[in-house]
Amino acid sequence: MKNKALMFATKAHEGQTRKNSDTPYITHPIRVAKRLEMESYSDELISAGYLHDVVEDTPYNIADIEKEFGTRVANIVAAHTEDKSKSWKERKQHTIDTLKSAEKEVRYLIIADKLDNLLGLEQDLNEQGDAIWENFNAGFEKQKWYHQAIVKNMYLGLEEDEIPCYFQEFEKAVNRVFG
Ligand SMILES: Nc1nc2c(ncn2[C@@H]2O[C@H](COP(=O)(O)OP(=O)(O)O)[C@@H](OP(=O)(O)OP(=O)(O)O)[C@H]2O)c(=O)[nH]1
Repeated sequence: MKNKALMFATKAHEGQTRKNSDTPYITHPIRVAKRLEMESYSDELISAGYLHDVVEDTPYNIADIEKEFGTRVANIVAAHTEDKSKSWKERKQHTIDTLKSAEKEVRYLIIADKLDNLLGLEQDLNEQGDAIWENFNAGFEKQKWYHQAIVKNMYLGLEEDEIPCYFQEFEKAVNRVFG
């Protein structure tokens, strides 16, 4: 299933690039999925890692994901898909609320996604400077609020042995970039 998810996402994101460079967009979902794979998480979660931006950023919808990959993968992707018709603040508050209440696997996906974006952002800030904030809908202060709220809520309800190492990696990156 994971390989099919990789192929589906690669085709869906074909021609798209990341904001701060002309790197193919698919490099981001691949890194997210690989991080989940390193933790030996389920094939469904790893597949959702590959597919997590397909509904937000390509013409496919959740029904397409369900048809190809089943209900479990579709539910994980749906839980981490923003409603683009809402304002930035509403969308980010929704992600924070999801973190507070969602099942473990959805949280694992959200933090793997946020960590990859933040490490990329940190590298781009170092190489290109503050001008890169202009590529995003929200600047430094709003992003600081959002990332710090994620850190505050991501551990809620998780036992010590349910927390992957990359949660701490995310917290450290938030402190470096926004602290
Ligand atoms: N750091 C970084 N982010 C980039 C880059 N290119 C694209 N992105 C995407 O930009 C999104 C955030 O910027 P905006 O376009 O302003 O979107 P927003 O309104 O949701 O904040 C992130 O999506 P997201 O909804 O927060 O996460 P995701 O689930 O879409 O990955 C991220 O995936 C890049 O070069 N660097």
